Amino acid sequence: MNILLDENMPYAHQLFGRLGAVRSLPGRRINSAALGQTDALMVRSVTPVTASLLANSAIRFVGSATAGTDHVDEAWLEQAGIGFSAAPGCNALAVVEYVISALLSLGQRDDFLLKDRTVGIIGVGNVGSRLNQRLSALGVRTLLCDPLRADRGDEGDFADLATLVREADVLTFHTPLTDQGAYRTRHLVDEALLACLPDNAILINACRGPVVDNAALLRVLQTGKPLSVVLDVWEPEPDLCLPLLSRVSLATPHIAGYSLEGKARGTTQVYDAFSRFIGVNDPVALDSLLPPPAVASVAIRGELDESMLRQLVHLVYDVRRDDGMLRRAAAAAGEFDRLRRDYPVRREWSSLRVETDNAASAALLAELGFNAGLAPSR
Ligand SMILES: NC(=O)c1ccc[n+]([C@@H]2O[C@H](COP(=O)([O-])OP(=O)(O)OC[C@H]3O[C@@H](n4cnc5c(N)ncnc54)[C@H](O)[C@@H]3O)[C@@H](O)[C@H]2O)c1
Ligand SMILES: O=C(O)[C@H](O)[C@H](O)COP(=O)(O)O
Repeated sequence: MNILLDENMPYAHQLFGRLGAVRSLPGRRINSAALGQTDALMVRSVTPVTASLLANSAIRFVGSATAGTDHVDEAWLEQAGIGFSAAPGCNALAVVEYVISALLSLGQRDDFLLKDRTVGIIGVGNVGSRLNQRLSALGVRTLLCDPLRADRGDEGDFADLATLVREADVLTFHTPLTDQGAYRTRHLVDEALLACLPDNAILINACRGPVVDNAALLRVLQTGKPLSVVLDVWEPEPDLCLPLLSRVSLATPHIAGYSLEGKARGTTQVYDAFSRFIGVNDPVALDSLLPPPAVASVAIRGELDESMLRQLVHLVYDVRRDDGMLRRAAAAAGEFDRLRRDYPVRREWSSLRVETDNAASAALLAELGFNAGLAPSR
């Protein structure tokens, strides 16, 4: 069995090596000539998986260690009889932690408390629903927009996008990129929507670049409209529009989902799917792969306020580090992909043990996903 891997998949050599001969390549260099006699291909989001890549290949299975699948022609794979699995939800918590870090950073910069803001979440799937859960635990008012779920009759209070634009202080987008049908999301944020945003609104895009019309966003920011914009994803990638970069509040190179846990879960989810596909029963426990975190535990006292929460959140992950990294490197060719390839180890909140002497704080921290414990006060 010959297996070709995207090089940006932690633990993949170790795991897929149990099943066959493995080699890896940068995702953007995986093309039909590179496939040779490959039987199975494991990609990430930068490799378009289409008929032109696979039509004359021996590939029987494709895995994508990602939540998004807009780079994969799933209909073609199905009619070609090629197995496919993505990794739904693998990095949802990482994106949630990115968004909350961004909001706490902007709160510190602009002197507002997150709990006083209304956050509109567009796309209430794996990311959006977890974001809603954590923000609600923090006492933040949320408004939810997911017309597919609303039309399906899912439980929940769903509003339309126009209501969120009118009523929310923050709009954060967590939809797939789609081009067809009533729910299409390409340029969901267009010039007309941007014009309707109230002054001082916060706009976050951590899903796919083209969900926001980047040229329209630049034009609106150039008029001096007061908006705080957080962009993790760009239109197009890996090319960066430097004038846009200079006008956004936080800018990162498509790493919102790049916690070690998130990337490792992506690998293990496609490993488990491929194992099942070839009839091997060898499930992998994530915890058996992950190293201990650099910062393992911390003790706090008293009731948790927003400033203490910000310090805890940023002890684990601070989006401003990645913003600085991108701004320093952005002008040079190839840096967007290099920053992603060489991304430093980043852990999730669950990796931090927080001991507190306050029962309410312990309960809240546990609800937020920290490894919280109540310690007797001394
Ligand atoms: N920046 C990153 O690192 C990163 C990480 C993970 C996911 N993503 C992107 O974010 C997207 C969402 O991730 P997820 O794991 O929550 O996916 P998901 O499939 O679990 O959820 C997506 C939700 O969006 C909803 N939706 C679809 N069209 C919509 C529309 N027009 N308006 C409002 N809602 C709509 C769907 O009904 C679904 O509930 C992924 O498709 C991926 O492209 C980016
Ligand atoms: O869809 C996803 O899972 C994310 O966007 C993912 O983090 C993208 O990372 P990449 O596959 O480009 O390494």
